[in-house]
Amino acid sequence: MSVSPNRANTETETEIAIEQEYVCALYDKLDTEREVAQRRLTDTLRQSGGLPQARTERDASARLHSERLAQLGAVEQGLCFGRLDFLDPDRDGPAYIGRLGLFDEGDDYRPLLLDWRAPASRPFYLATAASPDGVRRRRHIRTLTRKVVGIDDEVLDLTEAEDRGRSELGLAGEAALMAALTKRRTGEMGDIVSTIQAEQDRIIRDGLNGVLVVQGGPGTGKTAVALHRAAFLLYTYREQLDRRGVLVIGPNDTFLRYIGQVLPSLGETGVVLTTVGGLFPGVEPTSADSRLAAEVKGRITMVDVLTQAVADRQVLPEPGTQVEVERDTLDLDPEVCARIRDRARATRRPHNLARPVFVDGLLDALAEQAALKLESSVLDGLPDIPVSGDEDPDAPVLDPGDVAEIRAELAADPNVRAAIDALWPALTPQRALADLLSSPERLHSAAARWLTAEERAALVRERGRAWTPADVPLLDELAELLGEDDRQKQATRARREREQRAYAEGVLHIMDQDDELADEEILRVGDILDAELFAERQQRRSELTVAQRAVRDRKWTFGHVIVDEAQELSAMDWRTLMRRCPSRSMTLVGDVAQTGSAAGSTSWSQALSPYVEDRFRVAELTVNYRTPAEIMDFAAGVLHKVDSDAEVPVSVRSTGVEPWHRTEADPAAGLRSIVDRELAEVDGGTVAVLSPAGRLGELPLTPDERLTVSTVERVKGLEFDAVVVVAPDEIVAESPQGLNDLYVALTRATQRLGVVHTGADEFGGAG
Ligand SMILES: Nc1ncnc2c1ncn2[C@@H]1O[C@H](COP(=O)(O)OP(=O)(O)OP(=O)(O)O)[C@@H](O)[C@H]1O
Repeated sequence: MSVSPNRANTETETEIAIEQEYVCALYDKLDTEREVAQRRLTDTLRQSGGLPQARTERDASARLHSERLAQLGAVEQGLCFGRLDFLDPDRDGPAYIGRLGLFDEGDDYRPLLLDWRAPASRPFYLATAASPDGVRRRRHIRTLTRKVVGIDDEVLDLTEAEDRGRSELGLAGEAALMAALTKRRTGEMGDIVSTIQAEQDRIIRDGLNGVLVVQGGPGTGKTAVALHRAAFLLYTYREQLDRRGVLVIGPNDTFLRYIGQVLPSLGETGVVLTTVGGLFPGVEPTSADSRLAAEVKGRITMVDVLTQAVADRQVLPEPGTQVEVERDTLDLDPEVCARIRDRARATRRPHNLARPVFVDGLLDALAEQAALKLESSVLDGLPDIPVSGDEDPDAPVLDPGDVAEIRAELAADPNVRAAIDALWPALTPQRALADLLSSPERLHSAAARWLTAEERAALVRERGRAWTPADVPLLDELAELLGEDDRQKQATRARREREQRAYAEGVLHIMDQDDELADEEILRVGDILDAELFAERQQRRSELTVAQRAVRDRKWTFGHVIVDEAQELSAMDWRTLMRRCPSRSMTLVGDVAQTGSAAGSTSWSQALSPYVEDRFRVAELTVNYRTPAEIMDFAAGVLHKVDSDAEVPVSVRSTGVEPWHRTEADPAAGLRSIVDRELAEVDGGTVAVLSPAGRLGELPLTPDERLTVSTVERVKGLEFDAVVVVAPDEIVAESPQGLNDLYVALTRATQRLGVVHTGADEFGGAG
């Protein structure tokens, strides 16, 4: 049956009007929720004074209300985006799907809007004509501000689907999806909550436990899926994850800025978003390593190198070494020191925690030596006096009290302390690494067994130079090898706790006195809250969110860790991350065909087996939502050079625009006009010029909001409407992973791709 266009328009307008009415009611409800949250927050903030416990509880509830307000604010755009109508005629009406759940308290909490993460929303993403799951019709509702501007319906009827023919990719909500995919890019990633596809939905909602690896080619939505999974897990396992938090790791800061708005737009603000380089509190890596240095620092043998470097700091004195103390000169006997060092090492404690054993042993030995010397000098100075019958002629002249006094004096002696520091210094990870990397001799001693002279030379750096991202896993490893002798800190903390307990006891005493005046039957404060608990509550750092506490604490362990571009992590990066997640509840997304870092992985098993053996599950994404078919066909040539068996993800759309090529002996020539043309073609969208590092400085271009000029490394994970790749042969030649880099470069475009060759290259005939 055909419907005349006029009639169809009127029907659509009528449907839009119906949805508008419902959407208005939802926004009214949202406004009411906001008012309630705002009022609660204001009331909480207005209360002042009170006992510390009340203050703590007030802080916590203020945080709760502010978080709720932020969440309600985040869902303003696109609050409601879907509707399901069901086959079952007995069901009460349709279900609306949106960014958060809204309920009618006056009607037994009937859902007005289902959170997209709720189990009841699943058919919106999964139902197909072949498997409708009780759904008759899926409707996408498009809104601009609070206005409904369009609807796209799919009737899940097999015959209709076959008529449409298209869906061998099994796409849900194709019209809405295409509208989303052809939008101009803004330089910031958006959420995909209204058009998540079935293969993505299964990954997003996979269970919390164990390691899930998501492998997928470029543009298959790995990043989008990873972020939506974080939001889903926080919604579904709130209790577990609220306490420990979720960590999301990206490859660099540019990427973190690119994805930074996705989770807040989904109402989630409590996630720690950082790079591996950002995981060591107090260290901000601002320098960069050479390719060789980064690769070497990422090798697992660095564990042996660092272990040896720490052992090298436990030094034996040269024969004949002496230490001058106030009234004497004492020998530092290498053999005695070796015995004491062995004893300290035998504790198998980290360096700084074994140090007190060494210090004690050395002080004992020195005190004994000093006592013996003193004794003999005393005896030498005395005339031979005959001993009386009840005296032991061999009894020591000095009693244990005297020896203890000598020992205490030695412990305070600056020369003795300097000698101890030379033999077994207290070390921070920063000092140990700076000492190692700035000294070819130390590097030789620690690493000659594992690294060549060239590799060691690549590691040498000036003292005082800024840290690099690859230093951070080394600092983390050193922190474990060194340990922290925090006796001082613990003593301060214990003193503070004692003071707080004393204060709490005082408060309870005063409150009890008040209570005695009141009714005897009423539970007294002391009956329900003892001083210890009271003091502990006072201490809880309620003003900090989990995310804030987690970033300050190197030993924080997260409830779930998500890694994007996981193929880039080095073996040392993996060690650092695994320490943050002993539960091994992780989602790792990446594409081993896109590995650019020389230290990165070419196989998931190889990267993960030291930690979980083969106990990880792999999910694959196969559809490319970013790159049009014309560009993907061209990029496939490069992919097959990386791996002839690799599957090329299928593009969901084609644009009819083939990639263009041009050959210029000097690729910088004419680039400005090329870029101007591309900027005009994408009409307000974004353009990237990707070049080998060596040519970047020559390009006559000034980046701005719409134009990015970069090496491939810096645009990993990003996308642009048009991409111009300069000198592809040089990109390939620049590193052993050059073909992977070129593949990454060619797959960044959402609309247009151009390649400027330098001569007769054709980068090995790709395309
Ligand atoms: N279901 C979807 N609905 C709408 N847009 C989508 C969907 N899935 C992915 N996209 C879009 O496709 C583009 C590519 O997604 P994303 O960056 O997550 O892919 P990726 O697999 O991480 O790519 P790469 O490996 O190249 O970094 C993004 O613009 C994303 O918003």
